[in-house]
Amino acid sequence: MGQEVRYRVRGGRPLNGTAFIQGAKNAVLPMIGAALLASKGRTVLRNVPIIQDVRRALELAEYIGAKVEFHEAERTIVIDASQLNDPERAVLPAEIAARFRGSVLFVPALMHRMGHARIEGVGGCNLGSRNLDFHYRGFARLGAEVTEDAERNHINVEAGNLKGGRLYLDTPSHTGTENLLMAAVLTPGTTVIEHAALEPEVLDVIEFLGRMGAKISGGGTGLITVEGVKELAAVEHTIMSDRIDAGVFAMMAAATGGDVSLVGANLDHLGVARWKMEQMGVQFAQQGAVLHVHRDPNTTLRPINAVTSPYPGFATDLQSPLMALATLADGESYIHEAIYDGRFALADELNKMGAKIEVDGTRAIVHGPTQLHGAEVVAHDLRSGAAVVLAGLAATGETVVSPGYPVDRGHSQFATRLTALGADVVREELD
Ligand SMILES: CC(=O)N[C@H]1[C@@H](OP(=O)(O)OP(=O)(O)OC[C@H]2O[C@@H](n3ccc(=O)[nH]c3=O)[C@H](O)[C@@H]2O)O[C@H](CO)[C@@H](O)[C@@H]1O
Ligand SMILES: C=C(OP(=O)(O)O)C(=O)O
Repeated sequence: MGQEVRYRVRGGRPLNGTAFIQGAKNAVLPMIGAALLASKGRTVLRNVPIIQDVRRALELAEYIGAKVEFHEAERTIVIDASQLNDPERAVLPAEIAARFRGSVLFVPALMHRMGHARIEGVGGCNLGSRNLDFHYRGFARLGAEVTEDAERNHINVEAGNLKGGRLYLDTPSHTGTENLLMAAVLTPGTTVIEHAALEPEVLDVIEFLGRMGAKISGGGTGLITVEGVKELAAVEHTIMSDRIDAGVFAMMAAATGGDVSLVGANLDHLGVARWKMEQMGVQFAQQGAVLHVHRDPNTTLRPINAVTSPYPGFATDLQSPLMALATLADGESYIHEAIYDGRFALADELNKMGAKIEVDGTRAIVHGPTQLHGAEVVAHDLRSGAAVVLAGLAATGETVVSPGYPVDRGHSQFATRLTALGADVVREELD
């Protein structure tokens, strides 16, 4: 499991200065899966975030037979997937795969390169029910045989004779779209994916696959068409910047009355979250590749209503930091989490810090403004971890966030980047 980690935050300092926004977690994970589709050459991925999910994905890639190098100082991964030919290794073992959600994105490579896949576990944030039925049903519609070994809790996928088909997603699933795309690109014939996801990371993955030689049209329209090709080439790609990381840093600047320049952040990628933050009193100015974020420390934040929905709606991954930010706003904020039913464990943690949040199922009312105070709080998942760090920055006294692993899953060098902005945040590894 590795070393136990916690974050120690002493609040009261405004964030000021320049921060570098990391490469997107939710783009690099599918791209590592896609790199395994190339049977020749070496894939080079640049602007890779140094996060635990990437480390787990590389361990999984090595497990199934790829050669990988992570040049952390250069933020570059090199993947040679030419030797994926041992069918015995066509397994996603629980000890690695159950530690991150992106493990499910390895199934298309296993299907195409080894003919079958055994899934012994898929992880990710603990956010309530998170099904994978669209993925499995989609593989089956392309001709794969998907069976469940209920006793062992394993899923087996036999590729058999794959053939293009018409696929429909009940909701525009992010990884569902990416996974079905990756399954379709090497499947003979035409595949159509209806009600496909529109997230910028999905478009970045389409660009990457296109560079590899895949024939994909309609990305960003909700109706994607794929013409299967015989093989894909290993190529070089620079990963887009992480809009959730950017949103978290913007909200942290807002919480502390700060003034920051976020290098690599793209305001357009924030979708509705941009407008919500502006309504609260946050000022944005995009200058080329730098996003400037300012919140006047002499004003109080205004309360907000937010309902999470797929892109360009309010991103569920920004809902947790928004809840923390809303505790500082003058009045009642209303938040409806419409994607996950288990994301409000955060409310109890913020209430330990003095917040007044009432939860009713997937709806919450935040009564602000509160002067938060430091406390020992739990990071139930990646974004609730970031949210309690945000609350700690605005609180009096010291906040101790544990476990730190969920934060390390998705935010690269978090304490270092916050310290560079003037915050007092320490990442501690316990013996
Ligand atoms: C690695 C990655 O990219 N993770 C992101 C991805 O997760 P992920 O791709 O897992 O999220 P989805 O878009 O698939 O899930 C959205 C909703 O659809 C449901 N669903 C999904 C698939 C399925 O087969 N059946 C089903 O019912 C889920 O339970 C959930 O309620 O998008 C989420 C929503 O923007 C983000 O919070 C995650 O950060
Ligand atoms: C829910 C998240 O990630 P994952 O899908 O990898 O669990 C997240 O990034 O907030």
